[in-house]
Formats: sequence, C-alpha cells, structure tokens
Amino acid sequence: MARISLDHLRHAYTPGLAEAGIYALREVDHVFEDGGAYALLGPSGCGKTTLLNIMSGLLTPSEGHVRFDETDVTMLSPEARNIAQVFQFPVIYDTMTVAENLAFPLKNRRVPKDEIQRRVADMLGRLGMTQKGKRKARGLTADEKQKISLGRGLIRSDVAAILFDEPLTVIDPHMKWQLRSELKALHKEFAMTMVYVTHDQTEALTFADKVVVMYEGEVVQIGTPEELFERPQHTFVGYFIGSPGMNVLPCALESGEAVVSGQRLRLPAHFGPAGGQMAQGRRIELGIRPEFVSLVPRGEGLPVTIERVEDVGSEKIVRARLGDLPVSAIVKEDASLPAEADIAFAPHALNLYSDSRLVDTTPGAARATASGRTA
Ligand SMILES: Nc1ncnc2c1ncn2[C@@H]1O[C@H](COP(=O)(O)OP(=O)(O)OP(=O)(O)O)[C@@H](O)[C@H]1O
Repeated sequence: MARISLDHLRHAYTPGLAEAGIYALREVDHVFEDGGAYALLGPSGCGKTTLLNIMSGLLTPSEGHVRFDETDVTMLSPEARNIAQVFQFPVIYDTMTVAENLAFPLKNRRVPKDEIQRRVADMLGRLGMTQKGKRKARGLTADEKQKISLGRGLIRSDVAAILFDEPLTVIDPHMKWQLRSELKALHKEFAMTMVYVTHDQTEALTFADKVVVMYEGEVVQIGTPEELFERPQHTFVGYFIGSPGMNVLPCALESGEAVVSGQRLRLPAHFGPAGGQMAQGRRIELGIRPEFVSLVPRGEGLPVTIERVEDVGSEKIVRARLGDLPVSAIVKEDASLPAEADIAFAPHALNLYSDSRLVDTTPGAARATASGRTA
C-alpha cells in the first residue's frame, strides 16, 4: 500500500479551456496517507472523477505531480501504478465463472494455485456468493456482477491503493449497507489505502475515516465526519453535509453584533476581534446548524415566522423565516412550539464565514483573519 501525494494538481480538458481559465480541477494539493480510507464527496461536476482518474493514471494532469510514496507516477499507466479500480458499472468476464473472475487478477500475478483457491473461497464467503462460485457470470444480476467487480478489486493484497468510482450505484438499496460494511471491515483487516468517490453523504460518512469534500474543482475541506459537522470550513460543506444543511445567514458585523435581516444579534465574545478586523467588501455570513437553533418565546431571541413543521421520527424540522431569510431548526418531537416564536442560536455552534471560508474566531487568530486567511 502507498501514501499518495497530489502536488499542486490542476486540470483542464483541452488547451482552449485552460486558456479560458476553465479548469475541471482548479488546485488540489493533498496527501492520502498510507492505509487510510477516504471518500471524495461532492455534487455532480465538481471534479471527483477527474481527480480519481488522475490518481489512477487514466488521465494526465495539465499541471502538478502524483507521487506514490517517493515515486513520481504522473506519467505512468494504471497498470504500472499497480492499483485496483472498481467502476460504477461492473467490469467482468461473462464467459468465466464467478470464481474464475475473482481468481483472474491473482493468476495474472502468478500467485500460487493453492493460495488463489484459498483467497477466492474467502472472498466468495465475504460477498455471500459461495453457492455461486461455479456459475458463469453471464446471467447474474447487475448487483451480483458488481459484487464480483468489488471482489476482484479487493482480492489482491499487493496493490498500492484501491480506487472506487461510485461503486454502489447499481446495487440494490438494501444490499448497499451490507457491502459498505464489508468494505469497511476489509479496510480494518488489511489497512489498504482506499479512495471512494461518491456524491452520497451517507455513503461517504459511513465508509471513510476522512472525507474529502470537493466543490467547483477544489477540495474545500478534509476531515472526519465529526469535523465536517461541527466546523465546516466552507459554507458549501455546511450546506452539503447534514439534513437539513447548515443555515447560512448573510450579515453585517457592527461592534460585536451581527445584523441579520435587519435584526441585531449579540455575538459570542470571541467573535469581537475577528469581526472587528474583517476586511471591508467581503461577503460575511453566519453559519449555524439546525440542531443548534432553538425556538424560544417572543422577545427572547430573533423574531421569526414559522412556515411549516415536518415530522421526521423522533424530531421535528421547523422551517421558519427570519425576515426574508429561510432558517431551519431541529427540535424534539414532543417540543411545544409557541404560536409567536423567536429563534435562538447556541453560541458555541455559531460559525463565521468570510467569502464562504470559515473565519478562525479563536483568540489569537485575529491576525490571520485580518489578512483573509482561514485556519
Ligand atoms: N472528457 C471531458 N471533456 C471535457 N470536460 C469534461 C470531461 N470530463 C469531465 N469534464 C468536465 O469536468 C468537470 C468535472 O467533471 P467530473 O466528471 O470530474 O465531475 P464529478 O464530480 O465526477 O461528476 P459526476 O458525479 O457527475 O461524475 C465538469 O465540468 C465536466 O463537465
């Protein structure tokens, strides 16, 4: 297994696009640690597949380098990089049996016969396909074929990394959970470097130790599921992760207060220096997750109009409007809702954003804030 370093990668699909400044990847500079389980998460078109294909060698980046440990592999083919790939749709040999398909990558590497038999039997068990080992792959369901593709990727122990591109798209919903758990178990057991592309936050958060969130050709945050939830480094992360996503409220800062939709909100004390030194002309926003918004009696917070309440099991999602801004709150199922409500924000959970990037409001960070950098 290898540590994969992406060194100042940029990619435009044609020289014309590069000249026009249209990059599918704008700047990616990141290290995937040896043995880590990563998810590349982001909406359609944000550059996930482009990045994965650059890592696998299917695509050569316009700029920058890819290194596997200390070796520069930027110009090497996928075969020369020794990686396993699992694609969105199954890639298997219909005329071979299920077992032969699984054995194929091992035979190619001249693994001894008895070792192949042992590993194939083990993988068939893990995939729940022991009874189907001798069946021809032709005629299997799309689910089953994709499970074989996964098995073929996972059966080799000598690969630098395993790259998955939305591998569960064709899998039946109730099987997805089982296969994800199996992938996670295999990762724990063999500590393989795995990179898993998805646009589904549940898939990303349950599979990965670290989630790499991409937006418009850039990595906007790399973090554990908890970090992405608690401290979104970019408003997009706040909006994309969570259901409903983080409330993002445009505001102006004035002597320790935020003016949100014409209402004044006293900010936690530590926001003072950061807010005071914020450069003029920036787009300033407050971020607060619905889990940290509460409904309080009129006069105790910011006045809102409740527009609707959605019942979601043990909780209710309250959709309200603060002036012209939509705000969501998550409250307990049995919480009573005042007819005329205000909203209050848990101070510890308030985040401040400048041009979509999180402002470090911890004491001592004012200098970085003033120059526009974020932590
Ligand atoms: N072969 C290509 N030629 C030109 N532009 C491309 C090509 N492939 C992708 N793009 C563009 O590059 C950008 C990133 O695409 P990419 O497929 O990497 O995104 P993605 O996040 O994987 O999306 P999806 O989840 O829909 O696969 C998009 O704007 C896309 O239109």
